[in-house]
Amino acid sequence: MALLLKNAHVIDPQVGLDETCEILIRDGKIVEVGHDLDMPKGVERDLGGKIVVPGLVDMHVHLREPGYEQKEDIASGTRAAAKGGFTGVCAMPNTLPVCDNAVGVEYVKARAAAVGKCRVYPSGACTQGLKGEILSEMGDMAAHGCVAFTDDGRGVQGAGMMRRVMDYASQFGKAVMVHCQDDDLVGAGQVNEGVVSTRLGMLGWPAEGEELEIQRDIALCRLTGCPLHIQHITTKRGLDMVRAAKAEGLPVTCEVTPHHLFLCEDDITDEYNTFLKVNPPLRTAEDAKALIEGVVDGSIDAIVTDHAPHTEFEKNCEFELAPFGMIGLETSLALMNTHLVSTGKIDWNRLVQMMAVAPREILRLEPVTIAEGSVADLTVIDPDLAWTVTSDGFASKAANSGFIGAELTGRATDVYVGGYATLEDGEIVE
Ligand SMILES: NC(=O)N[C@@H](CC(=O)O)C(=O)O
Ligand SMILES: [Zn+2]
Ligand SMILES: [Zn+2]
Repeated sequence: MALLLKNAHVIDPQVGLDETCEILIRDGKIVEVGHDLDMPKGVERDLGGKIVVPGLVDMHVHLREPGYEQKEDIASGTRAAAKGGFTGVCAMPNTLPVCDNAVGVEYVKARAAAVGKCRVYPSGACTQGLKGEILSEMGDMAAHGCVAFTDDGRGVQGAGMMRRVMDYASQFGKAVMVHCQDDDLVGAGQVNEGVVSTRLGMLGWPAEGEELEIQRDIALCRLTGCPLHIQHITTKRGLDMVRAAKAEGLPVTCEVTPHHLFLCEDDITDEYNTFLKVNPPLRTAEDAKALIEGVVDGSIDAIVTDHAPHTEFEKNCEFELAPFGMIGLETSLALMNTHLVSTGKIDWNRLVQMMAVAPREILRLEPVTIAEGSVADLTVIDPDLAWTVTSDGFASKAANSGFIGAELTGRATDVYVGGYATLEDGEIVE
């Protein structure tokens, strides 16, 4: 059946599109983009006042299935993704069991096909059980469709092991995505090491614990030629290292989360809000400002949420006992619009580049463009819709957001995956 999207402002920097026009979709693909299009039979949608962009992809999401379904599962996590405007997410492998072989990859694919509300691109672990000791079955996982490799949740401690991971990954044309954390230096650190950790009386997680691994992995990228993607970068110095690597021509990219852009260590007060306990930790206000500059100047490639759901009982405890992580799928787009687009710091083209184009490039996915022949994965945004983040408003099973109470502007209203609506007028299509 055909579908005609009308009257929306269509934005796609890949094809230089930034105007009001119509999009005709048939059999899951875009068949025509233009004005006064002819559609003999089908459904028309009037999207006046809305923006249509290539479907957003969040390349860093913890769906928790298999093994931690009390926190989230593939059904609930992809519902949250649809609500947030995403047509696809890259699932992290720190499940139970860890996704470190082809069976794990096939399980995620099968569950996503059965119950998913968006596309799910599985990533595979670099090392068995994320232990950093023995390589995982990387070739087998690549053959079964894992899109990249990562031990996210942990840093790969040994440089020799990391070198082997990168040697292998590059043979399969996949990127290695790294959670940079030197365990010996970070120890049991809870929050950024500095004035705030001292004031709150908590063990510090020093910036150097992240920066040392960023520097090491850039050196290993130079040695192996393997594409390297730095996950959830948090510091100004770390970002400068990425800038220098890019200037040298190395295949290095990086991502940042909205919570590291719009929150900082000063937000952790004597209320000890465990929703603000994330890994890597919220850094200084100066770091957050530098990261925003990186978003503006193009040094940061992708916006990701690192959606890390946890149950109420796991977070409702002493700060030191709570697990690291906050959810993000349902607030990311609105936070980016509220703080950066509507304030004029970036435009929609830049946002689309970071939330739709770059993630597909880094994961080596087929590009989605608003042009004839492309798969019809599209996100429709109401840029003016004002709403407040509330703990009972999430499609996710979890509510551990650091932004509860925030007043935001902009939200996805409709999402199309392969031409089918997964979100319509803000409601998930059942
Ligand atoms: N980011 C977090 O604070 N937690 C993540 C792990 C991770 O992304 O490192 C999780 O799995 O809960
Ligand atoms: Zn991580
Ligand atoms: Zn993560």
